Amino acid sequence: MPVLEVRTVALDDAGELLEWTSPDAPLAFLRRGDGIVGLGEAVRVPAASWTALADAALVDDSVGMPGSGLVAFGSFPFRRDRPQELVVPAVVVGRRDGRSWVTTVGAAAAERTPLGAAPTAELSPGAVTAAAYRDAVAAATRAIAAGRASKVVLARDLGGSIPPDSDRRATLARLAAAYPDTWAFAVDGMLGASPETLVRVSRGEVTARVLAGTAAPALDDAAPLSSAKNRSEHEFAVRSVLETIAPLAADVSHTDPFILTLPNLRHLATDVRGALAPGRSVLDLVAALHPTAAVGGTPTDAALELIAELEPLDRDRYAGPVGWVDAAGDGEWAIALRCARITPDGAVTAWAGAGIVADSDPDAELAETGLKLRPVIDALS
Ligand SMILES: C=C(O[C@@H]1C=C(C(=O)O)C=C[C@H]1O)C(=O)O
Repeated sequence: MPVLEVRTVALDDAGELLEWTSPDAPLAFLRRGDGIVGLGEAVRVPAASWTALADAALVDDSVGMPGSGLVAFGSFPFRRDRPQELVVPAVVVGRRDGRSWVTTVGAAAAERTPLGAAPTAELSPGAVTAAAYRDAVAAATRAIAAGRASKVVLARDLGGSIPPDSDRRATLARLAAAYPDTWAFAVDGMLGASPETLVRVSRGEVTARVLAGTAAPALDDAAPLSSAKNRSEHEFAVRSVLETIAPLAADVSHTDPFILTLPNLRHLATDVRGALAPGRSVLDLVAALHPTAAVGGTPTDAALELIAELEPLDRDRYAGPVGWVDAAGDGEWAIALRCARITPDGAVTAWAGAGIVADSDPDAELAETGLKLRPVIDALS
């Protein structure tokens, strides 16, 4: 395990944080323009080695904010049998509550470059066409009727390409501007604007936001969201989160479901909070919670089996956890949704899924995934 020498100092206002990360391989986790961005790579480790790396590090942090000191970013695969890696950037620049800072590892130096032009791409159906998606939804409702699961989340994909030297930060900036109430993230080529917090830990306080149940935007009509289908979908998701965090947190409480309105659609949402159990970290919660019913289904194992059967695509890191962790085990993690993977050669893959229950309608679910693909399509047009 390398011994990292990490130093955080205060910075006058950092300005546009994305200028402090790189155009071709941005690292960012932002909300309303605040958060952290990273430049370069000091070290990359398996997630399981994080505590050992953090315990060995020499950290001089005169700022003491969430996201200052030693941090690592991660974008984990949807599939739990694939490796989970954390990247410690050589430089991190952050801002929160009006305070900015810069963290350097070893002799690295911060560098700022203005954002370039946003690339455009025409996206077209990938491994799962519209017709194939409808068929898969119908097959899922039959499997549910046969008692194999209560809910399964099925996704489809779009593909395209951008010039390899495009400024990916500009794409992320467009996503963040259009969806200000989301987590704007970029890690290892995955970038998006996720409305869904998987879990956050800040000085021992755990918070999570469960989303499930979706309707198109409407001026003032809450009716579709309170349908029996949406409510049961939402209940599955909330119950699975509460059961999962029970062994890892005390004093767990939750709000009543409320409506979260985004520019492209509305979701039923429930906020959960609790106190982290001693000796645990945000990574323990991430490991326990993923995949939630919101992206897998219920019961989890049966739903994952159905996904493997009915969804002929590789989710890669779509619907996986994305976020950051610090040396104390605090951190912020979202679910990688409303996102795309952009590879170094400019290949773009975007995914979106929907929760299928007994009475799901294939056309409606196809339309719902269309709404969920909108953020990425618009950011690239
Ligand atoms: C699976 C996605 O979204 C998830 C599924 C939802 C649903 O089925 O209603 C709602 C929000 C997310 O939890 C996606 O955006 O791809």
